[in-house]
Amino acid sequence: MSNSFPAHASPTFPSSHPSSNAPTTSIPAYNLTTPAPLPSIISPAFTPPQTPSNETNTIPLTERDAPSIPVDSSLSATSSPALLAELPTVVCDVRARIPTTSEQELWLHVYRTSIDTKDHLAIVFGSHIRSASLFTPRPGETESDRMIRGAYQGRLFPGRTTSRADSAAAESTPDGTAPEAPTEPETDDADKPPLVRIHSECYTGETIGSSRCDCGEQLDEAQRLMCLPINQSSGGVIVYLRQEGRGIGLSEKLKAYNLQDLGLDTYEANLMLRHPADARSYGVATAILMDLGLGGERGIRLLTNNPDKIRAVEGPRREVVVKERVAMVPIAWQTGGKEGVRGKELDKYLSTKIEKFKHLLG
Ligand SMILES: Nc1nc2c(ncn2[C@@H]2O[C@H](COP(=O)(O)OP(=O)(O)OP(=O)(O)O)[C@@H](O)[C@H]2O)c(=O)[nH]1
Repeated sequence: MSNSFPAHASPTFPSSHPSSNAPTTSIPAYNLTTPAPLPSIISPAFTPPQTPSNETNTIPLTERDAPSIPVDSSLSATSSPALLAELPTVVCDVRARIPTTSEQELWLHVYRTSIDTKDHLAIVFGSHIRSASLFTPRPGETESDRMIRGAYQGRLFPGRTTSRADSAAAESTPDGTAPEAPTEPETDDADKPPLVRIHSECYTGETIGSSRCDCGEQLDEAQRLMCLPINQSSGGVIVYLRQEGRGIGLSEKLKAYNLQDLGLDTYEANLMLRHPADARSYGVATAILMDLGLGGERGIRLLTNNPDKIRAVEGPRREVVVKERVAMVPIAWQTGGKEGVRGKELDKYLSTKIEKFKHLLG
């Protein structure tokens, strides 16, 4: 496998740590009601590596699997997030095969939902993970319609006329060669729960290399982990939800950034703008995972540091079961600052996530 994953969040490092210039969290200019400050768990400026990997871990970063922690949210003593009473309806509109620079193909699925007009995405690794709603026949559609919207088995090739694999195998390509056989999943370790990332849209972190957050790095890292040979038999899914800015949208997030430059943290800035600190919901993600056949007791391994997300993704009746949590440790922490996103804004963002959003980084 090649190591050439797209570096959405460019790894630029300051020449020295700005520890003495760390922004203060006091906000005397605003009359804002915030929770009493919690004792700092990490310094906003000096974040120690969570994994002393540069001394003991000889596996190259690009080949490393992430450690996972068993989860049983039914035993959790923490307060549960508010969940929708019913899951929204989701339908996979279309999917297509995407060859990637990592040499592993993925299948991009576009979903429509009953609760909004946005295109939510499922990025699927592994040909055995199938959308039930995509393959359900639609009134009046032809075989050509089914192939164009991606509801076919096996592989498309020039001249193919049927969506069904058995019929397609009997056909030949125009140059006389047989069509490629559908890729079958490997059976080893097939009971291992699929790896899942529920990712919320972040234009700034994913597309223009912002170092205010680690969202781009997390998206790249989720894709890298799902392409690892050790995770290929179980397959993987990144559900990409269009809830930019923790659900407040890009314009409001940019206002929040300006407030952060004025001295607030990411939590306080949302409240100042009269938004919840986190305005997201995860019912769409739960419904998409069920549509992809990932509901039920086999469970999933969820890539997250956010404890609320674990229970929220499981749905109101635990339609999806999170068996393990796989931590997303910032790459800069794993490499002692040699790789990954770095910057004083990111340090403050991560410390606020730990102190106020109770994220478990590590
Ligand atoms: N409102 C607001 N949203 C932000 C800010 N920085 C990043 N985001 C958004 O936060 C979302 C990502 O949430 P995070 O809190 O980083 O992570 P998470 O999804 O809760 O948890 P993980 O699963 O551990 O990554 C994306 O939608 C980003 O656009 C910010 O300063 N303000």
